[in-house]
Amino acid sequence: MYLLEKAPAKINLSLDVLYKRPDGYHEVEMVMTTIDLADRIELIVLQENKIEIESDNRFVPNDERNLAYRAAQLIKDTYNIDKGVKIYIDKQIPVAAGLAGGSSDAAAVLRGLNTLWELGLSLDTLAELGAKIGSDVSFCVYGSTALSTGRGEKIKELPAPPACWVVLANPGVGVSTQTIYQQLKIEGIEHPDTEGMVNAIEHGDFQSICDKVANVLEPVTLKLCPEVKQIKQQMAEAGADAVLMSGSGPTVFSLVSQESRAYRIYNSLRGFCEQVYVVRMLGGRPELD
Ligand SMILES: C[C@@](CO)(OP(=O)(O)O)[C@H](O)COP(=O)(O)OP(=O)(O)OC[C@H]1O[C@@H](n2ccc(N)nc2=O)[C@H](O)[C@@H]1O
Ligand SMILES: Nc1ncnc2c1ncn2[C@@H]1O[C@H](COP(=O)(O)OP(=O)(O)O)[C@@H](O)[C@H]1O
Repeated sequence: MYLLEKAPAKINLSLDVLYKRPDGYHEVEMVMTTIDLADRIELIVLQENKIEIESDNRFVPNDERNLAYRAAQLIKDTYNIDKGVKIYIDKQIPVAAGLAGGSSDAAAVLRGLNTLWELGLSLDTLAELGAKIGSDVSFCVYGSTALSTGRGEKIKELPAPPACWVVLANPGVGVSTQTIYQQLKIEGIEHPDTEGMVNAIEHGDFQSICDKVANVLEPVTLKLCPEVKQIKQQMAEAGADAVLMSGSGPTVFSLVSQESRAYRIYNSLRGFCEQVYVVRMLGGRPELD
């Protein structure tokens, strides 16, 4: 038995940190949406009771450090499954880039094994399981657009933002999410207008969404990775409607209402940046088979 599952990347349209919690995590308020840059996850059921990971990307671990492996292990342990699975990860999302590639792979494995092993679990149950793997996995289980709170695992679905182009540029260096959160100084943060962003999305107001994009982790990553500033400047000069770093970075994205301008930005960054993409935002939630 075999199943193919898409694992789309996310971008943070808005990212606020409220305080550091006693458990070491940060209380966040984030507006996230999925884009059509995606890993392809192939799942093959094995009669032997083991989990195998294979990927063409040398930065992707092939053992229990892989979030996709942990997702399969969690499903097996929780529902006493004594079959195995081979997971092939066709990596298209840059690694350690603020785009939740690993979290989305884990979410795709949860959805895919639910189907393959006929478990009949709801997206809500899969999202609860996902929270045990990582803070962004619950969002990735649902996909679409959402306000995420708590440490990121509490999800309130929002309507899809107005259709637009998203240009992504990654300078080719990875950053550790943990390091960025550790270096954030909570006092003095200029908090994004999360409520305004949610309103803008609910009203389908593209201009207002562009006005309200903000990420409190951006200045922290900027210090470690000065290329972020250069990419932002270049995107703005080439005509982006909005420019922001996603998550803990270092990927920078532009929102652009017109295809021709999106490609102008893309062309201005090619050669300067290792990985540049023009994609669309995705709208709805994934279907469970
Ligand atoms: C920053 C964000 C924004 O969407 O994404 P990425 O940049 O990683 O894509 C997320 O908050 C990342 O979520 P995720 O990558 O799932 O984090 P986890 O694996 O749970 O945690 C990694 C580390 O980040 C820190 N962490 C994470 C989430 C949070 N709310 N507070 C934290 O302090 C902790 O130090 C933790 O050990
Ligand atoms: N399936 C996976 N794909 C990518 N990275 C993974 C995966 N599983 C574990 N990792 C590890 O997680 C780290 C963060 O990866 P990723 O999810 O791509 O970035 P981010 O947390 O910035 O969104 C990587 O350095 C990698 O070692």
